[in-house]
Amino acid sequence: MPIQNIIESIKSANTIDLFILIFATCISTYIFNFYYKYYTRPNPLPGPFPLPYIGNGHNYGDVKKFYGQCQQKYGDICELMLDRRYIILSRPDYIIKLFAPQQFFMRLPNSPGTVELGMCNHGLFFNENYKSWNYNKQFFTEALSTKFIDASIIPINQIYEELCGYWESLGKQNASKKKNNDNNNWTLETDFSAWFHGFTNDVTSILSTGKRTYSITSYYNTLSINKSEVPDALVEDGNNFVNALLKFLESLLFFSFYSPFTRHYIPMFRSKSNSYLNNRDYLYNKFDNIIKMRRTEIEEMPETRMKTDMLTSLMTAETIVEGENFKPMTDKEIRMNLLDIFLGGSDTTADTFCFMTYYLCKHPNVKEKMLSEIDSIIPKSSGKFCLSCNDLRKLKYCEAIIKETTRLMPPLPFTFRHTTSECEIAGYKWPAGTDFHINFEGAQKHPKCWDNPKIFDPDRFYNSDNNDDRSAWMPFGGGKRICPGKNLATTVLLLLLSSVYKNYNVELANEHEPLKVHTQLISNCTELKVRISPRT
Ligand code: HEM
Repeated sequence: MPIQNIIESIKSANTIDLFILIFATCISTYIFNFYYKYYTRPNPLPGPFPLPYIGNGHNYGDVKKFYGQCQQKYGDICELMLDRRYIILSRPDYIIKLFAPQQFFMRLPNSPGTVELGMCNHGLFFNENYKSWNYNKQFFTEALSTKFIDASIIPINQIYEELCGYWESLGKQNASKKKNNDNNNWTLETDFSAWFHGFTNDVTSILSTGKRTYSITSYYNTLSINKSEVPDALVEDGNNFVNALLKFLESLLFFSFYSPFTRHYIPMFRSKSNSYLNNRDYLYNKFDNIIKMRRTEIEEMPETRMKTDMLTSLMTAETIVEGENFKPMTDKEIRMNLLDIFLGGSDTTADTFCFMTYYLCKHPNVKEKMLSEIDSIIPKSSGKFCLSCNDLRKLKYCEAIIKETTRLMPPLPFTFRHTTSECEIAGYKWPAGTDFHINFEGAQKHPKCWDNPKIFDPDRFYNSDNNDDRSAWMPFGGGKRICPGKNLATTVLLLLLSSVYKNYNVELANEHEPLKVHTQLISNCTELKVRISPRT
């Protein structure tokens, strides 16, 4: 009898054999179970074949490229296995349903990793508790009001003025090296990616906390023979803070991807995990100190309440939440909202500016048209650093350039939605608990919605007489969870576009080099070498 034979051989096996047998049985049961679930899943869709334990983790790599390949190979709806099953949507009409204003609140259920980082159910981005999210959203909306954006133009202009000073200083150092006596006729070859990531760090920091990170100063100091007058200690402090933010962003991926067991018990992963946790503590501590100092300032000098940074607004806003009495925001909530602003607002804006620069240099006709708009609305005779929001709102062609750039190169290439009740999407019925990946780039280049979808053509957002379906433009997401920083980001980008191009000639240092982009959570322009000179 075969079963009797098996029992006999188990009885006579030694401990090691028994251990191997139990181990092999567990593995085979896991694999059997994995593929049983895979082959009996509801609405089976095409997608890369998953492996037990890692799913399609080995295929994932550069997210933007991966989505593009999936869409090309498997179509506008396909599936992917990571820690669980995800449905990838790349067609606007499938996605728009998930952006319905009253539905689909949840982005991603909390994971043990994001809980351990202290992100879950605080602030906005990782907040999946509707009541708590709604409370924060009201403060956030108040802090980012039109009045705030209008006032923020002054500090943004000031940082831009400082940036111009650094360029001029470096350009003149170059000119004197080349023994060029006409100091105003300088040219500078430099990396826009480094400058504008620094610029948006500084802008985000001053608008959110009222303090500088001195990122552009720090970059200037690495390039120049003469150092800036800002004390080294301040520059270093700002640098440490920005590096901690970058490391925190990296840790979000690490903590989402690896299981608690791997992070806590496998030595190599444990030391990395501990280093990320120390970094988290350093960063949270930094934010907490900034918040404490501001509270003291407000108590001791009530006129500080008039400050226009978001931190002060978050502290002093009087928000009534869904019929409840006013509850001021706790320091922890304020900290997580500030963190959201830094993580969501800085790199996305810098990368968009770099992508715009690349497209403008590649399309001189678009650049010409843009310059004639800028020169007609902001005459050359007007000062360099005095643009107002009223000026910026008139720049309709510049706005179309921003839209077209974020259509072709959305800086956040994807978002998620998690369903909490049964629904119908893309012609299939889905049970509650289904996870969708929304592939912005796929939707924004879909031939069903755009004529010549791969061509950079801002006129599609400027002229109304075309067949493009603008509802398929969604780089800021949609529905309840739409990006709350959309207007601020657009204002900063308009200011940069008009100020930089009004005052400088900008061309690519190497015309034949492709755009350098790496995508993990954000599509990051890793380097953009340009040549700039004053525009006469
Ligand atoms: C070009 C610049 C930006 C782009 C392309 C962008 C894009 C996005 C996208 C795609 C989402 C997800 C939306 C969804 O799931 O439907 C998002 C969410 C978010 N963004 Fe932005 N963003 C930008 C700038 C900013 C700025 C300047 C801030 C802050 C001042 C900001 C703060 C946030 C926050 C807090 C969320 C989470 C909202 C929530 O979960 O309710 N973003 N952004």
